[in-house]
Amino acid sequence: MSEATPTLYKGLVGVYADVSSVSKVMPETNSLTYRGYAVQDLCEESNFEEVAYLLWHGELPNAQQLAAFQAEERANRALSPALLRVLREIPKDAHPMDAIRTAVSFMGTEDPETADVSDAAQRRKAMRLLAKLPTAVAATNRLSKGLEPIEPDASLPFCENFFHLVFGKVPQPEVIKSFDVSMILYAEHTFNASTFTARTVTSTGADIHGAIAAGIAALKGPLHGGANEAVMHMLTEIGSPEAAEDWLEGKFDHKALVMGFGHRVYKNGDSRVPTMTKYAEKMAEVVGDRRWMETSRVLAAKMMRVKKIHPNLDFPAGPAYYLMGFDIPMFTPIFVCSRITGWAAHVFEQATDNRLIRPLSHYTGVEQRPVPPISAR
Ligand SMILES: CC(=O)SCCNC(=O)CCNC(=O)[C@H](O)C(C)(C)COP(=O)(O)OP(=O)(O)OC[C@H]1O[C@@H](n2cnc3c(N)ncnc32)[C@H](O)[C@@H]1OP(=O)(O)O
Ligand SMILES: O=C([O-])CC(=O)C(=O)O
Repeated sequence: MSEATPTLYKGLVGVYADVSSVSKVMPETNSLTYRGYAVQDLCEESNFEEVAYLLWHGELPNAQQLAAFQAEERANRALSPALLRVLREIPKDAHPMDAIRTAVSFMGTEDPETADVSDAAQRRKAMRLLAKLPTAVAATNRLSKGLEPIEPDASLPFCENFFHLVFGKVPQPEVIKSFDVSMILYAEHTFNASTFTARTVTSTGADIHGAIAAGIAALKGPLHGGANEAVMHMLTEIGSPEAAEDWLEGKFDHKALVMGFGHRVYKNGDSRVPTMTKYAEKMAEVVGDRRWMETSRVLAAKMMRVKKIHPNLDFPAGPAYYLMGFDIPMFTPIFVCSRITGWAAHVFEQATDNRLIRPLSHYTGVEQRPVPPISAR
């Protein structure tokens, strides 16, 4: 006798799984706050390092607190020789997200406080991850192209150091500002799939390296963070604004997903898109190439007209990173370098008021039956 089907929440749509004081998504007004501050205000008035501090401590830092935070981050950027050897062994054609996930697992084995899941130790480990992830992402990218990794430069702020690690030079301030804005916008977004994954791992009492490695695994998927790469592959495949409408018609004919559009929570527009689009436009001006933003504009207009579906943050972030000169497989790893801040804030919060995350499933398989002997199978 099969049981009646209980109310199911497939994809956990509309389910409140816990309380959180880290950020708030307000789909009714297309807005987002981090610890009470509107994200677009943080983009204009603050920077990624301040936002990282805000997410982890609940308040924006004063000058002294910021200096101490920056000093700790800058002191922890170097990778161990053993980790560099691991990165050299990873096949050159492996996806960088797999390399970064591996790097985080390895960092866990090396970390002096791996097994200590006290709040203070978890926070120190989060800082080491924040500091080392850009070094690992840049090293992975350079090694995949047969180039030697570059040593971090402790005299440079977080975003400038990232460009130094990837390209060996720091670009003009407009480029740094656009990158910094993308890092703020990508930092945190309530119970998205990767953050919920990190919280689930934390709920078992496991350490932060495990939670972050799992978060990276979840972020890689094209329905989540992987979409920023997919957007740029789509734009390069389309090639020009003139080709965009026909290309999209073809997708509609096949009922295919169009990457960078749609969102589980925002149904009337992603709060972060206007700000990211503004800074992607600035990148198009700096580089003097309007092709990708024009193609994006045609796609977004037709998606709205025909499907009534809005773009999400990955839509403008993809071309912005391309115009900054990053290789497409680096886009989601860059997202990791930002989202480590939100993931860690949720790890701290989950551990502080923990209950094991363990939902139920409604069984629809075969009824209970005897195990036949192997001769009878
Ligand atoms: C930073 C981030 O992670 S943002 C998200 C990045 N992901 C992407 O850009 C991938 C493309 N988008 C998608 O796959 C989806 O919109 C998701 C996964 C983000 C959200 O999924 P859901 O909340 O389950 O989608 P939702 O219920 O709103 O879908 C409603 C309808 O719109 C369609 N739809 C949603 N997004 C898209 C899209 N990008 N292209 C075409 N159709 C779409 C769905 O297929 C569905 O159609 P149906 O009713 O005929 O079945
Ligand atoms: O909230 C989500 O589901 C996905 C998203 O936009 C994010 O993680 O930034």
